[in-house]
Amino acid sequence: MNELAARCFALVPCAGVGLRAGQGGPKQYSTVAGRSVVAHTLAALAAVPQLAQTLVVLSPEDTQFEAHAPDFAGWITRTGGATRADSVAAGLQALRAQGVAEHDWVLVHDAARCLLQPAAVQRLIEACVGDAIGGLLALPLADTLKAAGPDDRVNATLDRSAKWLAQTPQMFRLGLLQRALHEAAATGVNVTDEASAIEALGLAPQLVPGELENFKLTWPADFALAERLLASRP
Ligand SMILES: Nc1ccn([C@@H]2O[C@H](COP(=O)(O)OP(=O)(O)OP(=O)(O)O)[C@@H](O)[C@H]2O)c(=O)n1
Ligand SMILES: C[C@](O)(CO)[C@H](O)COP(=O)(O)O
Repeated sequence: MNELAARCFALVPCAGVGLRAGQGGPKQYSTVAGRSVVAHTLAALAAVPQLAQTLVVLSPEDTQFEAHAPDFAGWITRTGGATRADSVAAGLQALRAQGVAEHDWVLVHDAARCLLQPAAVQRLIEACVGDAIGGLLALPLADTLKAAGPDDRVNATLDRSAKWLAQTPQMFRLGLLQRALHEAAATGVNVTDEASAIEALGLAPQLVPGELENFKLTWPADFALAERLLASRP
């Protein structure tokens, strides 16, 4: 395969409802440090010169995106599904319809990870472009790991060595990722990220060190933390 001919595209699943965040609406449209969560995310991706284009996957009912990301000039599809994996699969279909090739790279990045730094994306691209499979940003576990039993009492302390927390972007070739998500859906394997679908094919994605700040806004308190971190950036 001619590696030079493979381009990189970003795919941003943005069709979630943000149940755990308690924002009274989809968390990607909450305002943090002066603009919406998704606008921060898209600005970070726009600052990565290796990305040929970004596709945002919205819910079919979404009427808010354009107002909350007025500067976005990339591709949009309103074909998001009931789960994140469904939304990503729909986005891959839309990329194909735009002429993105089987061997092109797709970097899937959560709309809700608005503290992404362009340099981290570039590190991922540099690590994966020569790789046969692809990979993801992730962080080695820093804390002791507990398994909970009933009533949130500790059942066991688990071995944390060689355990990483998966972040996004997660970078794979369009054709391979489409096949992996299709297989997972067909066999009923629950995949919470792209790498799990690739792993279910028996392949081993590369773990590329990410950044603590690239956390996913999930809980109510995450918004104040994101606000402070974004406000402190130059
Ligand atoms: N059906 C879905 C579910 C999630 N996402 C996107 O996937 C990313 C990560 O998902 P998560 O943090 O779980 O977001 P929500 O599903 O919105 O949150 P919750 O699970 O708390 O409802 C988010 O950018 C979200 O918009 C999506 O595109 N389609
Ligand atoms: C893809 C992901 O961000 C990796 O950590 C995460 O799994 C998505 O969040 P969800 O809560 O599992 O939908």
